[in-house]
Amino acid sequence: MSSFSFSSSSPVSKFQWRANYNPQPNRPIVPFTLSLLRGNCYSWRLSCNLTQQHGLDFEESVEQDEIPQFLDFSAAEEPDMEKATIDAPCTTLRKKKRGEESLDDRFKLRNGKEVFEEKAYLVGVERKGDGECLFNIEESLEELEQLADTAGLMVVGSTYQKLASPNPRTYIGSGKVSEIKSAIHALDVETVIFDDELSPGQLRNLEKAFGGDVRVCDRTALILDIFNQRAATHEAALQVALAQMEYQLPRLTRMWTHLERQSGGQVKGMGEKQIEVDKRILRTQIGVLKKELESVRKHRKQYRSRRVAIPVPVVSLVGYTNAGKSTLLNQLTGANVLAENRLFATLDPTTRRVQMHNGKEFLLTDTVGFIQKLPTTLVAAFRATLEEISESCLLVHVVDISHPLANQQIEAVEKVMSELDVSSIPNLVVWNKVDRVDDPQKVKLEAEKSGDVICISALTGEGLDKFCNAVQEKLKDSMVWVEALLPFDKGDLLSTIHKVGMVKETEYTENGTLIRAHVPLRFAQLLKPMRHLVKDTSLCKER
Ligand SMILES: Nc1nc2c(ncn2[C@@H]2O[C@H](COP(=O)(O)OP(=O)(O)OP(=O)(O)O)[C@@H](O)[C@H]2O)c(=O)[nH]1
Ligand SMILES: [Mg+2]
Repeated sequence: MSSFSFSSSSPVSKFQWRANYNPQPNRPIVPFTLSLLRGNCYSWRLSCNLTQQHGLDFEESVEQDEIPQFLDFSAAEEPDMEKATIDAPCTTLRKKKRGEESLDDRFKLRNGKEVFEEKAYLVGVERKGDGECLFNIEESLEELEQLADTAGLMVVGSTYQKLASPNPRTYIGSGKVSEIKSAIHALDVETVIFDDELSPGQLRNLEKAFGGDVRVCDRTALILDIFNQRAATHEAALQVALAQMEYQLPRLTRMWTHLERQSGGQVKGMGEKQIEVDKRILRTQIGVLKKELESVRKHRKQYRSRRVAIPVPVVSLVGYTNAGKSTLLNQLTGANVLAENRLFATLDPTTRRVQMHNGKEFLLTDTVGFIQKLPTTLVAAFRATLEEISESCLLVHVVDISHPLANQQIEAVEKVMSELDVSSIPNLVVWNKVDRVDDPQKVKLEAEKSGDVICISALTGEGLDKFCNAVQEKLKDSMVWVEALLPFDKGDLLSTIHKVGMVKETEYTENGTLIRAHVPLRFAQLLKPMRHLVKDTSLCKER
């Protein structure tokens, strides 16, 4: 093994590294790993570990600001170094290909809409001694990048800072603010996104510090933006609009500052007054939205109570975003719910009937995914949609077991579930995407050991029969034991019991069919008159 390092002034990020080994005459091509990248926007240091084989000699010395001849950064499409891993301990920047980008190229089609791909720069803070965080700062920033990508932004770089406590004025320290300002100029950044929720004051101060037309936003605003783009139903659109307005209200700042500029600063305070007017307008709009939302919810409740009249147990899929909930629903029911490798593909709940091979059935509901640092405003906004969850007989927690942060994601989901007060509903854990893990056998063994876990692949269909049986077993736990005498003209009820309940015994008597079964609670209530018949005819048996 031999290693070397060099420095350069070209901005470059770990995501954009595509290094090419430029073969020299009489030298075989040897794969090598880029192992370390340190630096800020103007200079960086790269170390490479080279497997020294075939008598290779890598003693080229590299001058400052010079890209070594055997590393060709312009050849970004070359796949040689696709898997190169580089740690970026502090700042990462993307290398742009000069003269290649036109404004037209930056209009991208997202969810059927054409959006301008703004250039974004990500900023995070790692709190020293903060044991509460499930994800470390790099993992959290990586997820933020995925969110930015889902929202249609182009991430050109990121940075983070370790702090004992955030700066009350600017969240980050003044040195970091200057560093980001330089990056903004160097990379034509249009939006700076912070990984944590910023206070209205911090937002204002940061926008002032960065100057120009740079937009500063935080994780919450970004998620709201995604939800806004994705809301497909009227209710979801209203919920998101309401959440966005409530988020904006204390943050109204820059919209009217142009009034002060236009009047040459002579009518100072004009912008301030306008902000007050604006806030009043926003408050009125919030009121209108709330009323509209209330009426939509009333309708949905009526619809749901109609569904409640059908005594089929409801099972809800919950889990981290991108875990595979919609894929599972599609696979089991043939539904055509959008399932894609993006965060928050699903916003609106979809319910479909699952028919098992043994004739049993249950309703399966797909819901909005959860995420770490899920803003409380959003949890509240989606509480109504999440009512579907709270009224289920069983919650199926879908986990992407192939994800490197599966354990942290499980914890984040459990945290949100306890916030939603649904921890008391029986639940079943499924480890999805077993087809993607390195050692499926080991994972399956682990699942078996932990008892209540089912391994599946929603994509290939592996383990789905086992999953349905486990659902059935779990549903049985939430059912009640009944003995009822069904008159012969109630044949339809009898077949429903067979579909939704677990029948233990049927006995044909001269007065009707005596049935002993576990049935959903709601159904047991429906059977009440027929349960009395059993007592009357003294056919009651010990369970
Ligand atoms: N390899 C593999 N990929 C899967 C599996 N299940 C889902 N996926 C993929 O994972 C991605 C996300 O799947 P979705 O079903 O949209 O995930 P979701 O949980 O509904 O995500 P949100 O709606 O964003 O919360 C898609 O690209 C799926 O094709 C699986 O079992 N194996
Ligand atoms: Mg989904």
